[in-house]
Amino acid sequence: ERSTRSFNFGAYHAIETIYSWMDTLVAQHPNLVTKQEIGRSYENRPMYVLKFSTGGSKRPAVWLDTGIHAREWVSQATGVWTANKIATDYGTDTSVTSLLDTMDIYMLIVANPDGYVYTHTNDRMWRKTRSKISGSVCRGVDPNRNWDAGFGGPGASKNPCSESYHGPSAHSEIEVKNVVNLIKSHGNFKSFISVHAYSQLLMYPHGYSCSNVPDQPELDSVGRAAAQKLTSLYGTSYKVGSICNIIYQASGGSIDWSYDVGIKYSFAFELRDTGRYGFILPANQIIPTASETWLALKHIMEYIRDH
Ligand SMILES: O=C(NO)N[C@@H](Cc1ccccc1)C(=O)O
Ligand SMILES: [Zn+2]
Repeated sequence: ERSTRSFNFGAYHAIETIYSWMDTLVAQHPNLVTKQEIGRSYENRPMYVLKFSTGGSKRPAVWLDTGIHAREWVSQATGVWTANKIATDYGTDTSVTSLLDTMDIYMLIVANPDGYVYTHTNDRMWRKTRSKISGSVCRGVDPNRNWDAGFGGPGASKNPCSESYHGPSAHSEIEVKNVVNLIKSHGNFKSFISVHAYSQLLMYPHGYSCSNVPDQPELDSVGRAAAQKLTSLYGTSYKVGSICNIIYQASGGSIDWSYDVGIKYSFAFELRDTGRYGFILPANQIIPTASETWLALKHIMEYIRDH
């Protein structure tokens, strides 16, 4: 069976390659990693979550999703690298070991499978899901406008042909519904982190309103400290702030929903770069991007462990 050691983490891969790599990771770390199908996509592709756990039941958990927007390829690639990093560092890195002795980590690496396949086969710049919309020739809903958080408000489009179309109703997209169901049935998530590209930002709620959330001071200070750890590796500069204040108003976003259902440590990353390559980030930047991002993710998880 293909060892994970021969896997090229510095390349962008097709969904089939990522999915078979998941099986080798599980096979290599049977006491740490399990693969769960949380449901299927619109086009009936499995949605796999990798669960990292050393025992217990319903331990405090961290959620990490990558690839909700299909074209943001460095996001899914960072998810693959990060999953491997966690698995290989457990038992050797004292901090990772202590994290996993107290909490579980759930990773959804290909959060938008149909869209991801479409960016390989038809349109590299596809962002949305691939659902058919009744009454329109256009396809797909922006999965980051479809959550039940300020749904349909300013910062999303009601035009099915728009890149930020919110969909016919909140959680209309099965890819969103599958995650909502898992989070609600688990009930003990402390953190919800969604990884996008590009712009080099570390953001917290809300997107649907520019008013400060109650936990804004704490989220801002954790965010700034995490971004500093990221910058310390290669000097990559990040801005920190709420979605609405740092980029634009955006309604129906995933981390607004997670925050509003009580998951305080909700963050969104916008990975490299700042526009030179944009969504078409050269593959030679995957490992540096994932490596620097890991320092921020680790900081957030360590903060949660200690508070
Ligand atoms: O798509 C991107 N970047 O990838 N921009 C995100 C910004 C964002 C992030 C999180 C929540 C709301 C909005 C978007 O969905 O518009
Ligand atoms: Zn995005």
